[in-house]
Amino acid sequence: MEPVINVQNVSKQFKNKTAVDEVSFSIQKGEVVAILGPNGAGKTTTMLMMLGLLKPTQGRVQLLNKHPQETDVREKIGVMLQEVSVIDALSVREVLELFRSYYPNPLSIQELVELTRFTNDELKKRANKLSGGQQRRLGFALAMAGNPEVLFFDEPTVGLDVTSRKVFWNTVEKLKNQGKTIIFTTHYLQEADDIAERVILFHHGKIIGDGKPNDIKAALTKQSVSFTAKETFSFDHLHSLPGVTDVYEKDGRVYLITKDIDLVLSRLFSLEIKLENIEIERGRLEDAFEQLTESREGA
Ligand SMILES: Nc1ncnc2c1ncn2[C@@H]1O[C@H](COP(=O)(O)OP(=O)(O)OP(=O)(O)O)[C@@H](O)[C@H]1O
Repeated sequence: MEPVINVQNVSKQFKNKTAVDEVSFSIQKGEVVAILGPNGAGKTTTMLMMLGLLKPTQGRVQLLNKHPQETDVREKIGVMLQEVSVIDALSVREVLELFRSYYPNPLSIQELVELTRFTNDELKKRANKLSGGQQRRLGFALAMAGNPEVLFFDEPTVGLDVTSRKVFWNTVEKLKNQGKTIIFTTHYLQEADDIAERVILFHHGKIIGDGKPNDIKAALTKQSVSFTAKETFSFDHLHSLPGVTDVYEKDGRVYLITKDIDLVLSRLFSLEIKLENIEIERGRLEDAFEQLTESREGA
């Protein structure tokens, strides 16, 4: 099966800044993918290149097997970027009508209103008089106007309150069940975890993880088994245990760092060491993610 999106060895250089650094991935039809990463990781730049709105300095992007800017590709995609700029003098209804007219098989106004829950009063409002939350909903309606196969949302819930976020993601869930391909950027770990079946993790313009949310979480978090031992023993034994990535001693406890607690425990017990006060610590995902963010800021 042909992928819906194919990003091959793509980089983007802004003057001296490498915003995106040799990334490659492909996305299949029906996938819901979160592009996750701290601020400045290169998420938006990557999305703009997927859409053909920014030209890669290097590499190639294909959307629906073609150049992203081809008309028949554009007719099949819906885009919600961080800033919506629409014609301010028009009412919400008029903007919706205008956008619908750009597409061969648009959704009806009725369908768009159902998706976005615009009231009659809101439909009459001029676009420049909308609140932040209403503007987001308008942005979403415009992304949906052409009944797209592939949806791109750049940080779709920034500035939304908790209830509006829930409503938005419930709607996305329905679109997912209709088989739409959905790609969204976020720096909310929880959103990526809740909504996406695949997470592509960006850091410093590179992809540092690509997989199911649980696998990404496991890769981000450090887990440890620690214990005290009465007898002296060789650390070499512990270093060579399968699954152990680091061994150290702190305050009289021996710590084994691993990504596979079960494996390490079973091997530990088979060693001839008398272990006491065994403790297992599973790193907190939020902490690990925060560390990523901090290391970015400190860079
Ligand atoms: N037009 C531009 N000119 C110069 N530098 C840019 C430009 N666009 C982005 N950058 C830089 O490229 C890097 C990646 O930016 P990008 O907006 O893609 O990150 P991001 O992961 O989407 O972050 P955010 O969540 O803050 O939008 C940042 O360091 C940013 O300052």
